[in-house]
Amino acid sequence: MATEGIFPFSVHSVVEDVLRQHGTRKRGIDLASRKADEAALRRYEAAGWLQKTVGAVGGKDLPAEPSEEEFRLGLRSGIILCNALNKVQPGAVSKVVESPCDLVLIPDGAALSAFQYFENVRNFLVAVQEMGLPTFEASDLNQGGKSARIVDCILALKSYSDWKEAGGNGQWKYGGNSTTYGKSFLRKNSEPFTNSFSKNLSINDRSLDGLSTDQNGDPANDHTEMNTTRSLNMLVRSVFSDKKPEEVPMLVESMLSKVVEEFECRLASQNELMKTTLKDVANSDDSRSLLKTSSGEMKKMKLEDESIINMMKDEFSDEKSEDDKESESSIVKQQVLLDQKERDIEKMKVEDESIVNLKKDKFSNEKYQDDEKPKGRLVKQQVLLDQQQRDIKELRQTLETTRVGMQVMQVKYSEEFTNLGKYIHNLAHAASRYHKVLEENRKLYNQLQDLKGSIRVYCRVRPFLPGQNNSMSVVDNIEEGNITIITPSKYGKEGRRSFNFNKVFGPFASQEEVFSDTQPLIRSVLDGYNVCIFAYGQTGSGKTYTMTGPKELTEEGRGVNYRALNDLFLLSEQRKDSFSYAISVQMMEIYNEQVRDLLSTDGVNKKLEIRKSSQNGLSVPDANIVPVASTTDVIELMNLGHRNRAVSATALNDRSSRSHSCLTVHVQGTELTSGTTIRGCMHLVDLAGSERVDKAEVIGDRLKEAQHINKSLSALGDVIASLAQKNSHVPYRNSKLTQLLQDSLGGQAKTLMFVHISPEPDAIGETISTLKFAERVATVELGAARVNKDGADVNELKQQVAGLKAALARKSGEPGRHQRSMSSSPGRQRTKAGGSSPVGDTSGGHNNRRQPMEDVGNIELE
Ligand SMILES: Nc1ncnc2c1ncn2[C@@H]1O[C@H](COP(=O)(O)OP(=O)(O)OP(=O)(O)O)[C@@H](O)[C@H]1O
Repeated sequence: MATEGIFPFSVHSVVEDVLRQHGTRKRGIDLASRKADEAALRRYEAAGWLQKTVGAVGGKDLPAEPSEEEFRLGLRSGIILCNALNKVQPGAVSKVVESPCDLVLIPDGAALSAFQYFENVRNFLVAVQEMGLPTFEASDLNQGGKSARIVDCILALKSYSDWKEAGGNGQWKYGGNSTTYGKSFLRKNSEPFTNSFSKNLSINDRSLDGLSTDQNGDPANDHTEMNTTRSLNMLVRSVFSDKKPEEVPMLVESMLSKVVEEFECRLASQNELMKTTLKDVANSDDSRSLLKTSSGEMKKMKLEDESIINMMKDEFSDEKSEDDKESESSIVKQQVLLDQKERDIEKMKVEDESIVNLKKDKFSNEKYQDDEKPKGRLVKQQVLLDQQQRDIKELRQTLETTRVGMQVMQVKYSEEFTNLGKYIHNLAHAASRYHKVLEENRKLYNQLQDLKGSIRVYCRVRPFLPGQNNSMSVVDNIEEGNITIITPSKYGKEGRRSFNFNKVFGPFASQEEVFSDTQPLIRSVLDGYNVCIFAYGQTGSGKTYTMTGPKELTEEGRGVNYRALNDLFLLSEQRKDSFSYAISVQMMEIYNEQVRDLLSTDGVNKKLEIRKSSQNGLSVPDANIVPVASTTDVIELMNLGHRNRAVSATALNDRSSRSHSCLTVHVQGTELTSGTTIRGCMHLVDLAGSERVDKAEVIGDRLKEAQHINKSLSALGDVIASLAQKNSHVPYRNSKLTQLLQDSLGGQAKTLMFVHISPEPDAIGETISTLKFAERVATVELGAARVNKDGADVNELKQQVAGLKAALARKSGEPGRHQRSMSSSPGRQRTKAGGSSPVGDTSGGHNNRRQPMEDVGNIELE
């Protein structure tokens, strides 16, 4: 412990102060001259001894009688001193630095020398001090230093050397020349210049410094004390160094008395300061409480520590005994037990906590009761609590019931969902089947119509043309075979009128769509049926569009004519393994009640006659009939026909609207295995516009054209009406048109009429009359169509008939009169049909479609 903390002074400082004061006073004594002489003598003695000891070489830097400055300079390197000391006490300085080479890490010469001197001098001083000889300060070797102390040190060393040389026995008299000083310091033992001296001195000093010394004997403090003692020792020596021996006792007495006096004074003031400080501390409440708390805490901690130590001791002893007695399994058991104990403790803790909480609740209840004083309140609360618990129980039961109910419902719902899914699936399936059934129904209906021989009627609505105001259409609704037209009041009470047909195509129906419904009818030509498709409607309603296509013909826009022939080619190709088909076409027009050949290549537009085709199937035998094998052939022929029609149009202006055009396709098929031939004929007729003459308000040629058109169409209407009413007489001969179509309308043909209407409101009159006419046509029953088939038996009969006819002719003497020449059948080469076929009698009487002769159809007579 540092003494300065409690005592602001030390014995050392007291002695030091006294000595300094003493030094100041002694400066007043005038001993200067004597001192200088004595000092010089002593210096010479020291220098001489050094030279003698270290030798001439070693002491070359030191004159025999040096001045103070020379003396210091000579010894400054410390080399002479160290060497002299090593002579006296070998090994006292272990290493003497003789030259700068011994120090390699210092480049600067001055610094090197200084360091070198310092090392030597320091080592010398340490050694001398350890020997108990008087020392000096290293700074004494510098300029202005005290050479006297250096001289004292050397002479002491000399004295010791002398004593040692004398055998080292008995008393050693310090002070060099005994005659000079006459006072000796005696050592008690034989080795007076060992560490024991400094040790004794230190002990003495320590006893002197009793109050300030660390009682704990701290080595660090010992070291401090040793330094302090040494410096004090040196101070004392320096004070006494230049004193005569007889002066020393007096000085010591004086100095000690001063030291004691000073010490007592400082001790008294220090005690006073301590008292005051302690008093202040004792008066402070905070300090008192702090002290109390601290002491209490300390005690507590102490007790805790003690208990921990005891526990550890116990544990250790227990474990030790267990280790000795029990095996590892017992340790495991102990661990289990310990765990169990811990759990028990934890349980107890929880129980305690709950008990505490209960107590708290009880306390609060009691407090509440004490506060409120209604004793029955607690009972009420208990009742309420019981009720709530019952409610909770009920709720739980209800919840459980609901949960079970929900589960049952979920099962039910999932079942119902499954059933619903199945039901919807069935419904969807039924819906799809419904559409299929509808389609089948329609087909069946059409088949029924075919069996009845009814004329099929398809209605097609033309879309608004580019530039037309399409905001208002007369067509209200279209649904399968039904079309509803918005009519002005004069046409119907309701303002709407519906018409039923076999099929109705809306304005956006495509050419392909239209044809697909026509295809089965067309295909029946290859099976030997006669087919007639004619387009009816007012001008501009789309007849040509349906039958041929738009003016700018594209593949998609191709009409029924092209598609029909194409389909026949396709089908004949498919049947080529069993049938051989020959397809040829005629193209005619009926203009102003004249039949013209549109495939004429000679430019002669001669009038053609229409004959009843009961024998060779050709209604207009004089018209060019051209075999075709591909669509390209058909297109070429159609173009030719259009060109011929256009030539006429140049003169008559817009001829197409004022003539009926007819493309007749002849098909003859031979069954490869049986040789049976079948023959079919198809008329594809694009009628002239059906508008009325009065509306057209035309005159001249136009009037004539219109009149002829009206006549032919009226004739068509009459025939239709007659057929519809199943009259015995059908007026086919009233027009070229009805004559041409006689086989189709009154024979065993399958007939289809495309009735076209325009959507414009200003055409409503024509639209209504067109639809009425079409409705009438739809009611016509032609009877079941028949196949034009030439079987082997039929051929036989034909031959019999021919033979009978020939025999009849011979009998009557007019041979060949009734013989029918066989007209050339359609061939691969363009031919002119023979003109020998008479036009059948269509004036009446023979119009019964079921005439036996007609039943044989187009049987060729040999
Ligand atoms: N379904 C349709 N889709 C698109 N355009 C059509 C349709 N029907 C007719 N047209 C167009 O209407 C116009 C008249 O048609 P189209 O010439 O076929 O009538 P039309 O009844 O033959 O007349 P006309 O009696 O004078 O010969 C043409 O420009 C034609 O392209």
